Amino acid sequence: MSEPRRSIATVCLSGTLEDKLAAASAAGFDGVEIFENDLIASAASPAEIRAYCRDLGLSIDLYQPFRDFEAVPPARFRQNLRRAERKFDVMEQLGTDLVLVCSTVSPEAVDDDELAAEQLRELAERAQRRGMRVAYEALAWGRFVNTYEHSWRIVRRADHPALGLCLDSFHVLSRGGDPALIRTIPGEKLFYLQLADAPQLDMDVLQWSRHHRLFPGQGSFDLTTFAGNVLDAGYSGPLSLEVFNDVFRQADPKPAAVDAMRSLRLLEERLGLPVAEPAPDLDGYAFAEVVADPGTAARLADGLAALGFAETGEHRSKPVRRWEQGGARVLINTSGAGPDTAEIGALAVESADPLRSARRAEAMSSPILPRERGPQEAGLVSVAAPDGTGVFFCDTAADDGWRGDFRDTAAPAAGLITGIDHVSLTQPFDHFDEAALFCRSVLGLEPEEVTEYAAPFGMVRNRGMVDATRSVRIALNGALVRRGEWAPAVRDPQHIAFTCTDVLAAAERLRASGAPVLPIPDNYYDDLDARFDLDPDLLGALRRGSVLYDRDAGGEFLHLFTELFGSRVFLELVQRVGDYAGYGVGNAPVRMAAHRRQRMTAFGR
Ligand SMILES: O=C(O)c1ccc(O)c(O)c1
Ligand SMILES: [Mg+2]
Repeated sequence: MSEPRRSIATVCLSGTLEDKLAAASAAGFDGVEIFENDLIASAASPAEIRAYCRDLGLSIDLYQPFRDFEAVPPARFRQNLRRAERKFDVMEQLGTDLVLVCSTVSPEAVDDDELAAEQLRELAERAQRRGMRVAYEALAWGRFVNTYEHSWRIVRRADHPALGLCLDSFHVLSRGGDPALIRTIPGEKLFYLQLADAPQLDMDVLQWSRHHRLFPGQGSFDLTTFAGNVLDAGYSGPLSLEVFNDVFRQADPKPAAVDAMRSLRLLEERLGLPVAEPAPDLDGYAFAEVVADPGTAARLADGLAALGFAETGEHRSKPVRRWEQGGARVLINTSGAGPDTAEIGALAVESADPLRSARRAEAMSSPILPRERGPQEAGLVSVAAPDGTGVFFCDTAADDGWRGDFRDTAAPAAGLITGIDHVSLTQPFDHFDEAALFCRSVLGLEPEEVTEYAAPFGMVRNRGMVDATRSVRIALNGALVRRGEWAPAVRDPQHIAFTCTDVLAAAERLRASGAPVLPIPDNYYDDLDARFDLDPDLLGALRRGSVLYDRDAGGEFLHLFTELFGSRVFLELVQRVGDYAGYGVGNAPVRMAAHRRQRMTAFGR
């Protein structure tokens, strides 16, 4: 199949109708569903909107919604027909021929399929006279019609060429509906397809729909199977996004529309449509880069040295130094950071084919970043994650790899640290889903379970993103709501976690060398003892070394943290025993409180 048309409902985006249309066009959408409220609030006439859309290269694929039309007493029916004719007038000026009618929630309506079919037939007849069509959609909370099977029975009964179905993944999947029967509906009766994902929530379906819908790939619905059935049935209209979401309603519409486009492309890929080259296999981290002011950089360098890293190289043209131990590489970049600042400026993954990774990123709406490059330097390609972190695609072993950008100053050290286990990034609360979608679509990572926990300064959500072989893990963290302005000390923490073959031994050495290990309070160890009944020697060693502990079905996890370098960056050593799959998030509140104590002490408060 060729590329489908891609549309987006104006309700997905923030702003005035004009803002929304401009954003949809800039992100590359072919068409829009115009929501009535957006049009009503606009000062532009429908004809002007039509011209504006044409200039933007957007078709108007659907006008919506028309509510509470069918299965009503005669007097109300006459009024509804009059109302419909007025909307057809608007559609004529807009130049669109498809109106969405959602199943009634009116208390005046009656439970009578025959009447519903008859009245919809009359509506379709009037639409047809004006060259228009009607798409009937079963809302999950419709008074009598709340499944697509039921809406299809009514449409079949009405039997009019200008009456068909609008299928909306949310309404079907939120009710646990079986999308397989969609295949039995003739394709020409499928007038429109709306796509929305959602997190699995146990709540009233209307509230769920109006506040928590997500773009495909951001939630937990199986949209691939759903949309696959619709395409298999012979549907040939646009793939259209219809997402009601409190966060997107107030987000900058330009990046939100790009995010939306990315979600559609990922879905198309899952549907087997030709969108982008598959994500090349990844094989661990090439490096992580910390950008810091010189003072913070010096303290970070001391910290790395205490952990057994050696400074092994100096960049040929930039103020960047390379630190290494085993396969763990950290670049410290001292350009451009303000005082008391360190942040993870970039992470670099080993790609089986960096150029293919770059082409995929571009196909997934993540443009390659422009880059200044010295004469002897490698052609490194990078893209920006939604939070601005650079992501480089590398082949370290290649003759012309990135290592050549550095003058080697010393040999790499060997020690207990062997590589980078994961990088943890904190997202602003309203960019969490966007970040996860970026990792999924651009890097080909798969999401792990979402964990939510109560931390000292608010609820925090954690979700790991991993490649198939778990060689690249990115831990995404974020507050569930906008962070309280009062919350002191540590803002949006980020960290690099190193794989360590023996965290307890490392802790001993660090203690002896006076390294900036984050002290963990006794209360934590008393609780560990209560929870896990650990061997007293092990518990003692954990307590002495400020090493934290966790356990899951697969194995055990030992980890320790450094103090902060600057306002937000710290390091972690982790040891996975057996098949432990997590990140020790249960220990995160203890770590956060400890980091806060460190910062308050440092500032003499
Ligand atoms: O929430 C609603 O009312 C509403 C309206 C139109 C739709 O297409 C829909 O899925 C929901
Ligand atoms: Mg809908």
